[in-house]
Amino acid sequence: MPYVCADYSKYKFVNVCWNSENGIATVTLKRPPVNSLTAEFLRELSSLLLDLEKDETQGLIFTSEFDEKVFSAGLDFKELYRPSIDHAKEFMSLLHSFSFRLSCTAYPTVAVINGHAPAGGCIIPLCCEYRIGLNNFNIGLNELKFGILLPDWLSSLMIHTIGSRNAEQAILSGTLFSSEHALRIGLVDEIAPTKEVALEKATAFLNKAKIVNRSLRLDAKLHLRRPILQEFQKDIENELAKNVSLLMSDKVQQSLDAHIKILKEKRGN
Ligand SMILES: CCCCC/C=C\CCC/C=C/CC(=O)SCCNC(=O)CCNC(=O)[C@H](O)C(C)(C)COP(=O)(O)OP(=O)(O)OC[C@H]1O[C@@H](n2cnc3c(N)ncnc32)[C@H](O)[C@@H]1OP(=O)(O)O
Repeated sequence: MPYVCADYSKYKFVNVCWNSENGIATVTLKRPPVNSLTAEFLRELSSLLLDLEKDETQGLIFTSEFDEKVFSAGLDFKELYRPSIDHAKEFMSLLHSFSFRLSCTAYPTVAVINGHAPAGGCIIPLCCEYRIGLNNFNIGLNELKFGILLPDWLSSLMIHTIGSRNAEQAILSGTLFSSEHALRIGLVDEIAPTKEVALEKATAFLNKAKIVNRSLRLDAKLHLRRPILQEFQKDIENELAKNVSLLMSDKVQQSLDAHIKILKEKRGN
């Protein structure tokens, strides 16, 4: 039976609950207020995946501390507004490497989406093998509405999950789907009434994976995900440079500025 070596208490933005009986790690995202992705958060998440790999984790469940509110609000608007060029490069590289690593873990992965998951907030669920949603949340890749062209690896994850036709319509219209609609198009695999039920369903999915030989399962996973993994590995330097220049462009910066103002007004700040 696997046992824990890593010190998971060192992590600031996640709580790791490691079940030594079944080797399943439940990782609760807890970066207040909305689990938006910053460079520091992504660095932590990447390091966590390595620790879980070393501890021979048998399965990983992601969920959010901010139950029935937000799973993740996506990339952190505030950090990406007028960043230095070095920070923009570092951020894009961290986003790419974390998403790649999560897409090809040796252990099975599930996202319990217990709140909204717009834009970059949809990345963790899409990289996972299975998605369980709660009711009353929105999920989708609505980046085009921000003037952001999706990186090929992200479109590819969406295509892998919901098929080309649905992905084309979803991405081109920048749709955020309700949980019921997400279930209909396969963006989530199941809906659960509560987080507890969702976690039980997630454990059931991970237990099913155990009946398959681990290394054979990994070979099959990498084979089935080859089109996505190829997109991640294709011309990385050029792709990252493209994303950095998109982020630094006036159009995207103005869009971030506008969204920060909208959020401020909403709070009456
Ligand atoms: C920009 C990249 C260019 C290059 C791209 C290349 C590759 C990347 C591909 C992937 C790209 C992804 C783009 C994104 O992810 S951009 C982010 C998109 N996210 C959103 O539009 C969500 C915005 N937020 C909301 O809609 C809501 O906040 C909510 C998540 C539904 C939660 O609503 P609610 O519970 O009512 O909370 P508030 O709205 O009051 O917010 C509380 C608090 O949180 C702050 N906040 C919200 N979202 C973000 C965010 N994304 N980044 C940073 N901070 C955020 C909000 O300002 C409030 O803060 P204060 O308490 O300080 O007022």
